[in-house]
Amino acid sequence: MDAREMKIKAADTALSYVEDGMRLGIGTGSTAEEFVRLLAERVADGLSVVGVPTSERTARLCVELGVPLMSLDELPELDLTIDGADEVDGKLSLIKGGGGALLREKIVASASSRMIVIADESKVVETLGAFKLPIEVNPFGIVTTRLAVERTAARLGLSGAIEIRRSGGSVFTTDGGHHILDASFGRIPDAEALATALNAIPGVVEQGLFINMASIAIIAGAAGVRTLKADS
Ligand SMILES: O=C[C@H](O)[C@H](O)[C@H](O)COP(=O)(O)O
Repeated sequence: MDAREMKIKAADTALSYVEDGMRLGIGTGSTAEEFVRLLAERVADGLSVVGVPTSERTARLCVELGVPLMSLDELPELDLTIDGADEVDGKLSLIKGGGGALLREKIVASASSRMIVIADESKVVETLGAFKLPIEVNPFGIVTTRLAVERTAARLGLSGAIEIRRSGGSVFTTDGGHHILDASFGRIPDAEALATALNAIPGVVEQGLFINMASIAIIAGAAGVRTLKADS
């Protein structure tokens, strides 16, 4: 099984958690897009769901494939969100935001009774932090905010390069009009403490640590699909 086949497998397994009439949060990224493609086939066959997309990119794909959408303001409480991740640990703490959608993803996941993560085996880690931690920041005072992130991390014993994300020759801008700092802290032993400390910095809009949000992770690997539960 190649990487794409694993993503499709995980997405297909997640589809079995989707019930008729559900209000669905729909994630962002290559794995979430496989889920959208499979969901669209089920919708074409008569499944009735309404989705709330976590990015403009996901919204465009849903519209193209005929998945009905509403905004989060129209549908402020959701039954289930299905989304990918950049890293997943054994407690189902996540790093997300590799695609820059972390703020909307976190708002949508928080509005949902349940969040299911879909990923291939390469995303599973013992301790979060090999993937650069995305931190969404307000463009105003970004250099000051970067310094504050550096000092805050240092107080927690963390260090490493903190880069302003660029894309196509210019600074990357999120759907919300913010920028992203990618922090190479390495191993993050206390993700909760780091999340709390980063959220207290005025220029930080949100950070990519998703703690106690996912209840299930569906992980596809060469040997098949396994399901991790938050309480196991
Ligand atoms: O901002 C993007 C999201 O958090 C994605 O869910 C995450 O980056 C995983 O994406 P992919 O499935 O493409 O690896």
